[in-house]
Amino acid sequence: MPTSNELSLKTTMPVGLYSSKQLYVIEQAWFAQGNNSFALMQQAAWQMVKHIEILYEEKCLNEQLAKQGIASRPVNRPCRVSVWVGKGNNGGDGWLVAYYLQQRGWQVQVITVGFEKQDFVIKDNIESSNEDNKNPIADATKALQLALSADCKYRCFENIDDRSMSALPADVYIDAIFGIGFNRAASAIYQQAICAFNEAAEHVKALVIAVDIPSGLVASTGQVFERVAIAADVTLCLIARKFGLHTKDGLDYSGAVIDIPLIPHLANDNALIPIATLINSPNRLKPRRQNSHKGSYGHVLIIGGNHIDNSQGMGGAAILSASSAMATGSGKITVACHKAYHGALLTSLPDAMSMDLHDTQGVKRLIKEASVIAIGMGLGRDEKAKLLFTEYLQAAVAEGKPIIIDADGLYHLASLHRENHMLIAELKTHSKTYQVCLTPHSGEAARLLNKKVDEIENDRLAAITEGAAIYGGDWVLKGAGSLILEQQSAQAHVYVCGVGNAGMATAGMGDVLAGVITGLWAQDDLKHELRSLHQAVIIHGLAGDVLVNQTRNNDDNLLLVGQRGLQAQDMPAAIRHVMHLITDSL
Ligand SMILES: NC(=O)C1=CN([C@@H]2O[C@H](COP(=O)(O)OP(=O)(O)OC[C@H]3O[C@@H](n4cnc5c(N)ncnc54)[C@H](OP(=O)(O)O)[C@@H]3O)[C@@H](O)[C@H]2O)[C@@H](O)CC1
Ligand SMILES: [K+]
Repeated sequence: MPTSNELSLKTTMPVGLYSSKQLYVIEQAWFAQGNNSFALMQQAAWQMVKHIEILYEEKCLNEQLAKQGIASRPVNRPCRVSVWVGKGNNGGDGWLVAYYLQQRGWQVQVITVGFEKQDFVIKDNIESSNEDNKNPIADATKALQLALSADCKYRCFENIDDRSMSALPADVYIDAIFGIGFNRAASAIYQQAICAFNEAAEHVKALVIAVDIPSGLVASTGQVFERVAIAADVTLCLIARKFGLHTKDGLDYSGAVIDIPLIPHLANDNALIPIATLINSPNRLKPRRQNSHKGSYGHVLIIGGNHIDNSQGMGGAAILSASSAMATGSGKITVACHKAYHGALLTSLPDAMSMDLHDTQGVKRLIKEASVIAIGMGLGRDEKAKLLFTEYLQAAVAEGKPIIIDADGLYHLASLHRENHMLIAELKTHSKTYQVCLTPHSGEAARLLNKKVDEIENDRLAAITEGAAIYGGDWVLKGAGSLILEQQSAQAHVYVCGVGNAGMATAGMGDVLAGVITGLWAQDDLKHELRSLHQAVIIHGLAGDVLVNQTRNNDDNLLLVGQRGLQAQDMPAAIRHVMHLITDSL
């Protein structure tokens, strides 16, 4: 039985995410079994039509409710739809959606992009348009023919003089310009079409539904070129969930995603193992044993918070990590930071012990004692800091400790890699036996991989995979739809974090995440899965969501904050709250 606590956190099943290449493999495997490709397109379109009708009705009911305080079925409103189609099979889906909606009484207007006059010549025999099996868009051509034969009204985008919104009034806008075949920056006319679509739909406050994936978004990477992509309210995702819907730009353009699986997957085919798994829910925790003490929950050592001579101070980074580690429930904590911050540390976290960062003997003694070591938050980037990093990392490796490397630690690690320092190989070997985690954002990942930030951002999955191959260990590549790579029984598995919000894009949030990871890892009363890296990232994301969403009870008298103004220092209280929500009651 779920407890009342369980009920207040929405739980969802993990979802496998696929690349375009895999999608084509799935489709082809289906056709190779003798299944008809046009029939699949018809199924896709018909199921989408059912969703479109329900989504439109829901939208109308919600509007009624907001205006009149009451909503009643059936909704008596005109159903006008503007379907924008490209030349590929995504456009084919669009033609069929238009065809079926028209059959169901909708007022339909198709806007074509990239078509030529001869494409609209009606053929006597629709089947003949599918004669050439090698034509990859034979189904799209057939769909177009079907729609034309049913007298679906269409206009060519290229011929519309007044592309302003009033020229295209509709209640629902359907985007079927590009699907999973979109793989490079759109040419000018397509860019204009996508922008006109967005403007028009926004102007008339239409419901925007993307077929399979918003046009302009790359299915395998989540990349959008020059911010030109359809901004969908809902994406009707065909066959299998695309990786790009959930990371990088995908989150800004996809809206709500509804799956239309259509065909069974052949699970035993290696090509069809998802490239990543979307996760939204943490694993639940058991209550602590009564017969336990602080030593039962680990000793965290945070090494960071330096004060560079005559320069910036970064004590806050280590303090934020420490507070967050403590908030996850670790037993005790020591912060090795610059002496200048000991007072501040004890004021904000009296539970912590402090150690002078520059007392190398003292810190090394602590490394021996601690159960987990996190290093790098606010450590500084000068030569002295680099020496400290190298010495402490070496000690942690020699002592066989779980290690989290963050922020300035990653900066030094990249330098050591460039120098071919033997510590890199030692760390990699160490990571095969002990937990090691690197937590870069794309700037830090770029330095670690000696690449440009754009190269990292344009293919985040490739970047995290390459990083783990070079340095070893588990990785978090932070950013919208953070990626988590875990080495599981000699195989890497990638997760995409489906929680968290843009309010978390502020200074100190990374220090908080490093603290959550460290704090969880220290608690070895928890089974591996319950203190895994992906569990830590989910807890961190949920804590951010708790602060900006109204997930607390009204009588909770804690102040909610919005995305603008959310601060890292708000997080430890929210982390404690999430830990409480995910722990079963006694
Ligand atoms: N097969 C089936 O039965 C089923 C298919 N399904 C549907 O098919 C969709 C995939 O169809 P698809 O492979 O035809 O790709 P799609 O994205 O429609 O268009 C590719 C076209 O765009 C062009 N193009 C690409 N990038 C461009 C750019 N930047 N700027 C300009 N042009 C660009 C590209 O040109 P090319 O790269 O060849 O030069 C090509 O002409 C899938 O998402 C799903 O909706 C479902 O109905 C299930 C059944
Ligand atoms: K689309």
